[in-house]
Amino acid sequence: MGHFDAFNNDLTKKNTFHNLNNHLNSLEDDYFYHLYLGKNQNDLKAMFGDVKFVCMGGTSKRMQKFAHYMKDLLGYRIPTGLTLNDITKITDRYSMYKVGPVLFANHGIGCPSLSILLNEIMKLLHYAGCEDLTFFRIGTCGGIGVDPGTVIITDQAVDGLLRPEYRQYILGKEKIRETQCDRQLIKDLLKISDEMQISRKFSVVNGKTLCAHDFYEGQSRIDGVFCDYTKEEKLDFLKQCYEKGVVNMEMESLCFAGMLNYAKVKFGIVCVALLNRLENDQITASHELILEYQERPFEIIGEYVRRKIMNNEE
Ligand SMILES: O=P(O)(O)O[C@@H]1C[C@H](O)[C@@H](CO)O1
Ligand SMILES: O=c1cc[nH]c(=O)[nH]1
Repeated sequence: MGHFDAFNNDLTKKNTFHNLNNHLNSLEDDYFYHLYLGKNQNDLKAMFGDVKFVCMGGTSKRMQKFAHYMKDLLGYRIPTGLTLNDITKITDRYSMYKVGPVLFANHGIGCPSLSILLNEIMKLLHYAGCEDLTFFRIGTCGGIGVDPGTVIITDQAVDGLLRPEYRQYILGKEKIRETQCDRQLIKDLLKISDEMQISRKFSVVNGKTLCAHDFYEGQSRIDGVFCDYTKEEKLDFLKQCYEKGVVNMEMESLCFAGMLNYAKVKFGIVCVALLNRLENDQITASHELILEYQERPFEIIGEYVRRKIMNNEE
């Protein structure tokens, strides 16, 4: 009997996540410290049992904005005077919103912060008995060879050595998890962009995403506190990346792809470029323009989610 089967006594039940931790079965309680929610403290099935889509991105304001966008797109009403509830407002680590079957949460910056959120949300959704989940990361990034404002759908996340591998060090050993994104989902998102004639407003491209563990040296910037390479060496590396199909850099795609692939869950990563790294290191676009850029992925992912929900209701 495999690891996964051993966890589930009811083998007829569809499983949410593969490779789930066997030990969860024998925990009397499971408290998600960073969310202030828990298996025995909350009725997770009532709160989250209908979730089908999980949307994540760095900042809480972006996720709140996307939740409102989806509420309007799906035609859901909330009573006058009330606003969407931040389910995890008691903690200031993460914010979480829910609109029908769509859950929104901000993951902060970098793989460690994202990994904590994914651990706790995935366990929560498992206890809630959710099925057929799709996860999205809706982020910002530095584009490579693309105009600022371009929306980039990740094909595959790569590390700083351009390897499509998410590395975890567990009990003194290296574990590698693969980082290819769902090919059908990428096709679906590109098709939706075409059908919506998004290119009249902004470009949408797909390619590899370099996931760095910092914003400065890790992303070949020359404006960090340290830099022992020349501007020419920086450009040389960025051009090499571009030639190998890397079109953007950010800081979470490896963990997002690595963990969700391991759990065999469908996921997509869609980020907007705030600048073209072949031209600049500093982000100088106005605050208003950055806010407008950040909402561009909403249109594509929003429409994907809307169609899935509508098809299911028919
Ligand atoms: O989703 P966000 O906009 O946080 O993604 C990128 C990668 C880092 O988290 C952050 C760096 O500015 O932006
Ligand atoms: O250049 C950028 C812009 C946003 N986020 C990043 O990680 N890098």
